[in-house]
Amino acid sequence: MNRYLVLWASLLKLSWKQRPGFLTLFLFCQVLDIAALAFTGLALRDAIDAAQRGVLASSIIAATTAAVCYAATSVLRGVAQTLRLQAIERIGVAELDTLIMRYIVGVEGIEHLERPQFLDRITVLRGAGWGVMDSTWGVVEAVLSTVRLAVLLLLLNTVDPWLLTLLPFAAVPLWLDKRGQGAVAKAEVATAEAMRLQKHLFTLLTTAGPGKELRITSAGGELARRQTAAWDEAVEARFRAQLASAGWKLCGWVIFMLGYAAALAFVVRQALTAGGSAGDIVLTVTVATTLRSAVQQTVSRSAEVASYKRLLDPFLWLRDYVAREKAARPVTGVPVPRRIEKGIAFDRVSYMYPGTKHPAVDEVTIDLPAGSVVAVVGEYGSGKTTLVKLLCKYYRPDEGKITVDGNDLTSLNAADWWERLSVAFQDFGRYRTTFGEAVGLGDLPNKDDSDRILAALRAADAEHLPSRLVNGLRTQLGKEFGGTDLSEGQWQKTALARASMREAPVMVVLDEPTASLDAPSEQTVFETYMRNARDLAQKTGAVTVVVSHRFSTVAGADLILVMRRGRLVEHGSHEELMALGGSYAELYSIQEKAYSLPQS
Ligand SMILES: Nc1ncnc2c1ncn2[C@@H]1O[C@H](COP(=O)(O)OP(=O)(O)OP(=O)(O)O)[C@@H](O)[C@H]1O
Repeated sequence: MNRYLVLWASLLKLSWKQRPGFLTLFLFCQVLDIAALAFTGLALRDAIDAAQRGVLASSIIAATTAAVCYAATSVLRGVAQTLRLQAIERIGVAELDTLIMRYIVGVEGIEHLERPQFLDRITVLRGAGWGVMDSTWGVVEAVLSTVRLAVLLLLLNTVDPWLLTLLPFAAVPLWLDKRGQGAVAKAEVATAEAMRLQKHLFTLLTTAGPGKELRITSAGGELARRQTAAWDEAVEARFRAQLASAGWKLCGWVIFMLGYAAALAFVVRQALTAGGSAGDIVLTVTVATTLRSAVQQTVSRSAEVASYKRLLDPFLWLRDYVAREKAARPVTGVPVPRRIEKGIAFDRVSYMYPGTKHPAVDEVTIDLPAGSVVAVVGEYGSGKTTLVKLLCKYYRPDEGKITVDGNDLTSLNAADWWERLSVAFQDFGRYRTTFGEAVGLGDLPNKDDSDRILAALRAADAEHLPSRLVNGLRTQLGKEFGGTDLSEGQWQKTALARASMREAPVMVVLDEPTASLDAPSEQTVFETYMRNARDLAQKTGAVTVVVSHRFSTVAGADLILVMRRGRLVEHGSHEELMALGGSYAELYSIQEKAYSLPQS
């Protein structure tokens, strides 16, 4: 509970900082509303009693006060609601959603984007800023509703103290509702994976790319069946929890209504037999009627706040996770070199993905000399991508270390290191920006420099691409935004060009950079990158790492690493490996026969 209170206090402080006027006016309206509510009941009693005594002037003044106060309550509530919604909209969406996104992208590692149990929480948190901020203002409203309730009970106390026994009856629905909401929140977390699966399958079934394949394989029906099953599983579990929650709610209300009815009967009897006035009856009926909506508001607001646990828990988890990650990876003062003098070295490096049984990279020891072009080859799942992800500092080795000119990579500032890299991964981003930006984003400070963009496009053998697009570099990409869609190869070239934007990286990573390209394009791209690599070697001593399945691509590399089941089984130049006659030579010969590669 404490951590929720601390969170709400900090978010209230943020609200105060961002919109002090909104918060002040909101509180002012709410307090005035409570006062107006009390005065309405009291003034009504006075009006009736004065009329009964025959004091017309007092009766009219009291009746007018009651009418004004009553009208004021509805105006004040309307203003308070508008202020609340505006503040939540502006602070929740503008500040908190941005903060959540910063948390997600600011972590050095990428495990939180890959592990299912983390993904469940990240999924819940997408666009959750509104809800998190609403919970904070909801707490304020719940407190004010409780004060309103207390004021109403005090008014009843002026009629008869026995009426205060209504309070425990009002508390029962609160408690039972909380119980029900807890069950709903639990069911949502438990079914998040099924929900994610059904969304994923739905996207697969309704997008053009996989759709083409599904027509041929006829797997659409099976996937649709799985999607329905996942949907049914999630909805069924959530429905059951909601049903249970509604049951608890109903029990709570029945108990309250019994107390309410008994209290009303008691007051009417007192008023008729124990010398009570007609004003007392009117006050009691008025307050008791309002009491019902006040209890309902307190219960529903508190329940709403309790239901936000489903957002607050992942939010607090993410915040703690980011803090833990930052503490575990302190920003140290070791500067990232602008030029690599000796090279990058792996020293008995091992890494195992959490939840798996075998290391993806197993005791790899190798020197990647400064200025060299290094190719990583091997069968599917042999650890090539993991090796380059370790180089990119997305993961930390479980054992061993990677050094850059003798400095442990873990001690280098991650943001500085990333600023000196150029990378193109096989699962590259397809940015729905303008075409120029989709390339320019590879070097943020120069994202609008068209000369640089055109040079990057040349490096990716894509200089003709802008002329084929309706608006050249200014062409909007993505059909869903009224723009143009690119072919798979064009998207890949765009990603390659993006990776060529930086002019002085110290490491270039190309993970399967040409998988979607035709053979001549692949050849041209690779030749260009080899030339670039030589230029960069002169300029920054950059190490260029190319991951590829195609041996024709890598034969010209200075150093070839052959991976198998996470282990580095062979390394050397093409000639050395061919002379060795090991698995590289065997695989090369197979591809040579298949594609008629040039003789070594
Ligand atoms: N995020 C992940 N979580 C768990 N295991 C993973 C993850 N990514 C990869 N692996 C596993 O680690 C091993 C190495 O995967 P990696 O992607 O590095 O291989 P690869 O040689 O690049 O494969 P490919 O040629 O298919 O791209 C594989 O067994 C794979 O299943």
